[in-house]
Amino acid sequence: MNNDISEVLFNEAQIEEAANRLGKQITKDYEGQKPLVLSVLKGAYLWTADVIRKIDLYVDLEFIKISSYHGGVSSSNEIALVTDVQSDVKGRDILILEDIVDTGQSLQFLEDLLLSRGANSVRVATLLDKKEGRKVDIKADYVGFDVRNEFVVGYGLDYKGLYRNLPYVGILKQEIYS
Ligand SMILES: O=P(O)(O)OC[C@H]1O[C@H](OP(=O)(O)OP(=O)(O)O)[C@H](O)[C@@H]1O
Ligand SMILES: Nc1nc2[nH]cnc2c(=O)[nH]1
Repeated sequence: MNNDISEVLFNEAQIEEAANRLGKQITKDYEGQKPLVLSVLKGAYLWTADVIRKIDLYVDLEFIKISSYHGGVSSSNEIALVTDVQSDVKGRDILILEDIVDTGQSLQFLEDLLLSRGANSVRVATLLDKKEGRKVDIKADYVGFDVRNEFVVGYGLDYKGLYRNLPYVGILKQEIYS
């Protein structure tokens, strides 16, 4: 599996440093609050495990699963809710954990959903921010790394369901796609 990678963009040590950095900042910013950490499956499972242990606060943890459908002639994706949260988000301060913000459509969908349900605040902490990929005007509050406009895999991020278990983020060799 490691053989399929042409370039490592962020290694384990760099990702650990990012989890530490964001965890500290989140701990400061949410002082005195009890945020609801919302992990977006599947991609954010490793990032969630690493970041949440760097947050020195009482937090609730919830998971949500959404899917994006890349349909027809339109270049935009339709997002659907696959597995919902188990608790009421009304009045809660929600910290979404994402592995990547790319077009921003997943994040927009989640923010709209949570605010429509009465969340008090919604912020996002993402490992990767692919700003050049944006199709909607939305910004991440906490960013591990900016990433260039290429398809990345590893550390939760998949290609055809594989590579999520790589401990780093990298680029696949061109031949894998052919
Ligand atoms: O900004 P966007 O263009 O919307 O892309 C970001 C989303 O894409 C990935 O999820 P994906 O839909 O691949 O599902 P997965 O997490 O189950 O792999 C990632 O985990 C984000 O949730
Ligand atoms: N694996 C993977 N999933 C994504 N979802 C949105 N952008 C990406 C990406 O670059 N890689």
